Amino acid sequence: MASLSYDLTLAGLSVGSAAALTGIGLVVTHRATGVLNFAHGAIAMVCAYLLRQLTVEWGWPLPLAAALTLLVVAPAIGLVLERAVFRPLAVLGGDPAQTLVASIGVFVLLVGGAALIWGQGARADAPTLLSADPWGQLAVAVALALAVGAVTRFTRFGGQLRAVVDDRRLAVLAGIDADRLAAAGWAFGSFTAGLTGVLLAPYVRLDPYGLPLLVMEVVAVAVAARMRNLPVAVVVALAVGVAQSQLTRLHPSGWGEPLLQAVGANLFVVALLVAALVLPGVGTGDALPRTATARVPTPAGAWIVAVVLFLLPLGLAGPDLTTSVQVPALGVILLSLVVVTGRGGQISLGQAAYAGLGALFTALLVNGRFPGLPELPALAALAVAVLLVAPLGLLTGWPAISRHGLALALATFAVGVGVSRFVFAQPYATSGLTLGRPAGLTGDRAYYLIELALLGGSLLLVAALRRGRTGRALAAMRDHEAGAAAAGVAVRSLKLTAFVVGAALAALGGGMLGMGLRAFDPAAYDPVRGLLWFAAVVVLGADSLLGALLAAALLVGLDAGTRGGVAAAVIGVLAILVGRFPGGPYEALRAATRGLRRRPRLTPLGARVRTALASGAAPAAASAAAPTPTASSAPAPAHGAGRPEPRAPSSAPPAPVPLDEQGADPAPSGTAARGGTPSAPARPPGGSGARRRRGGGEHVLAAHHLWLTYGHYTALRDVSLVVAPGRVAAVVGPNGAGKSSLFHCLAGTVRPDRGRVTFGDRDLTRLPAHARTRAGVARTFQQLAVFPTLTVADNVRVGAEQGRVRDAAALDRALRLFDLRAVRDRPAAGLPTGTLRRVELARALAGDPHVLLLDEPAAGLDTAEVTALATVLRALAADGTALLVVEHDLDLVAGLADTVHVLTAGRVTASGPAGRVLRDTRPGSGVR
Ligand SMILES: Nc1ncnc2c1ncn2[C@@H]1O[C@H](COP(=O)(O)OP(=O)(O)OP(=O)(O)O)[C@@H](O)[C@H]1O
Repeated sequence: MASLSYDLTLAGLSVGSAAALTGIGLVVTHRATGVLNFAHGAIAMVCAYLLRQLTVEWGWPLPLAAALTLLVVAPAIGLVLERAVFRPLAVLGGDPAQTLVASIGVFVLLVGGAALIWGQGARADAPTLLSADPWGQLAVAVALALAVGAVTRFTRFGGQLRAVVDDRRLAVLAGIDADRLAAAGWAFGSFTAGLTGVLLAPYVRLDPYGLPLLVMEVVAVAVAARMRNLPVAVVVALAVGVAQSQLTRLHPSGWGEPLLQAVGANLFVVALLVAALVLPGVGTGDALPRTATARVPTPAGAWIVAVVLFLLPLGLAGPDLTTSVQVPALGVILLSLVVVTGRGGQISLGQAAYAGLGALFTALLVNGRFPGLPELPALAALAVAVLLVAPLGLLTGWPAISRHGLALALATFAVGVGVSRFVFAQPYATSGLTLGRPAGLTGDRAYYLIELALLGGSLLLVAALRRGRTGRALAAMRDHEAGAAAAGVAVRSLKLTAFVVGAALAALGGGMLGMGLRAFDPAAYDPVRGLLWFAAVVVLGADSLLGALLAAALLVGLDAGTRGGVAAAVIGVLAILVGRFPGGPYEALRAATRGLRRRPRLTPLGARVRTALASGAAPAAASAAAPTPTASSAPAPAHGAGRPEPRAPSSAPPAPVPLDEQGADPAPSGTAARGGTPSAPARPPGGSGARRRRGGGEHVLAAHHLWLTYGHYTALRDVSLVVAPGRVAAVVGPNGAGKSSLFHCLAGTVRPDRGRVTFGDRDLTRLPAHARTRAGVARTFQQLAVFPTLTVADNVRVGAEQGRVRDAAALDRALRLFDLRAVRDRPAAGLPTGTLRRVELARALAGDPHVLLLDEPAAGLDTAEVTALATVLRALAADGTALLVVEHDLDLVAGLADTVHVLTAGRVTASGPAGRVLRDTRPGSGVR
């Protein structure tokens, strides 16, 4: 027994050493470049194939072949990847999502290339570089870890590496050549990948799909090491390797045996699931590269062409028709990615799992083997399978609530691999399963017609989803999650909905694919396919129905018409290239045609609102009546991305008013009280002239004794304040005083440690941000939080649809009030900052809030715009809205606020009428 245990330990150490090598490579590459290299396993596979080619096919001596493979080719692959793929992306800004898609592209390209060159079958004759006895491999892994540790700690190179890891920008400013370090990191990472591949190949199946996946399963080791700590990576790798090996000694009886066998054979997958789903996420960043979700201009007639192309196979026969049967099924699967990834902005590398489950459940139901359910006819089985798989979408939907970018990619990949290994690869679940087509429709042509109907239905469903309220909310969430929540979108449940709908569609497509193949084939739903599908949808326009159809046709057509692997190689190249065009290929196309369209000329908001108020007319009416351009208008603004609008001369600055006059005014706010044109009555934003909402106590927002700490630092100490209807309260204070922290507590993005936030007699303290918006407390952001891919009108519409009340007229009212009608159909991306601030305000107001929280609303605005903003805010307050402004611009505060609260080091040190507080506070207060 002891000797068995010893032998198993040795075997475990052998596996663990290979895993440790992978962990070392992934950690080093990540530390040097910030990239989690999804292609690591594919590089391992290519090197293993190359060594086999040199020795087995061409008869080279093993040492020479190994030296060439490991010391020349493997590092060269890394250098080429760094130079050709990842450095250009870093130059363009190093968007983590972009590099993720590119590394998946490299993975898919290498897998496809290997399948093309060496075929798709497994090879069992890979040469053995080191004997099965683990000591050699263990020595190599430990020596490499020690060497890397020594280099990092004791050499100048290592010091530079640490500097780059700490802060790449500062390191570059200090003269460090970050590119050289990145190149070294890539070369070393590829070398370890190659080493892993050639060491593993003789003991596992060497095939283009299997080996890369096997290597990537051990990514858990690097995640457990937080992508930094080499000793942890090595120890975890060895421990999991040995534990996996020892598990084979246990033989429980009954149902536990197959389960234990599955766990024993896949302990690294279990570790991956734990690392990706339980440990805090590594790396965040954007949901998806902007290029992936750029609005795709659909060429006229494209749909007609698509319909004709999809009808063409009806005229085919034989193998061509049999192959074509796969296209609609794959199209439905890819539509699931349009919902989850393209529209919802959630990276999902695990859709293959849902497709496979759809096929598996359909097969089990058709064969009467699904526990507790009767045998069903094919189409009924498919429908029930879709219903059963849909809730399983929560497997990836739940992690998505708190994960973004790389962390979400890993979590969804882990679920995909887990389902593949623990369900699809288990004989007890899948052995002997056939999957017939619906009775009477077994011929390819008849079945293809059924598929077309299902595809058509799915297209209509997704189109309706995208066009409607949910589709806009999904796009808003994709573009700016916090902004969406502030507009009232219930982000958590929306993410779950997206994954559930995605799982249902994938299951439908998977079931259709299974019926098309007339069997449940686990290989058709391999996790590598999940990566390929994801890359295909992203490169062909993630948020495009036609893109999904095109991707399906391309994937099936290329692989059928040519040698297997071409489709993967083509998609891989496209995925690598997709990040190379700033703004994406579609954006480039739009930019090229932009000059052809007439630019609407904008009239500064200030001029219109001032005219409106001076004449006593509602701004809306004035806006409609004002000639364009007005006498005071600036020339048509330049439309550079995010640039402030050119400064326009302020035609009628409000007369300065003595501060003590303001402070002495206890009355509800109104223009006259604060130095606006005394004769100008403020009008409600809706332009109705009669919609006054003078507040009652039920609309008072109050903070009661708020305390907030970050670790050991106390940011808020016993802060209380009241924001009353019809009044403007301002919070001022020096940098770091706690203004933003207070704002976050009121808006619901941070929960205070102690104290309460109430709205009337309702306690909001535990309410999330979107629920506060729906309760009537809306906010804007210091950093713009608009939705760039949506039009201006849709940005505002999201607020109108999700806010406190749903009012069909609110959209037009808000657009009119903020003078946005001329740009209503323009995408927000590329509009000037001043316009976007108005868009954000319009969005907040479209939900008809009682309270408006404004975080530095004047940031990025020119003088005229600030004046105009103040005028609008006064009008809102006069209409009964309660306003709270956190603002650095004390002139704006002086001209706007009724009450000022001064925060100093987390405490309210002064509070009262604006005039008095500002007069007492200003000189040498440090507030500015
Ligand atoms: N997430 C956080 N973790 C740790 N400390 C934080 C965090 N957020 C803020 N702080 C600290 O809390 C204090 C208050 O920060 P806060 O951003 O609320 O101040 P502020 O008045 O808004 O400053 P500014 O005017 O510069 O925006 C600061 O010392 C800040 O460094």
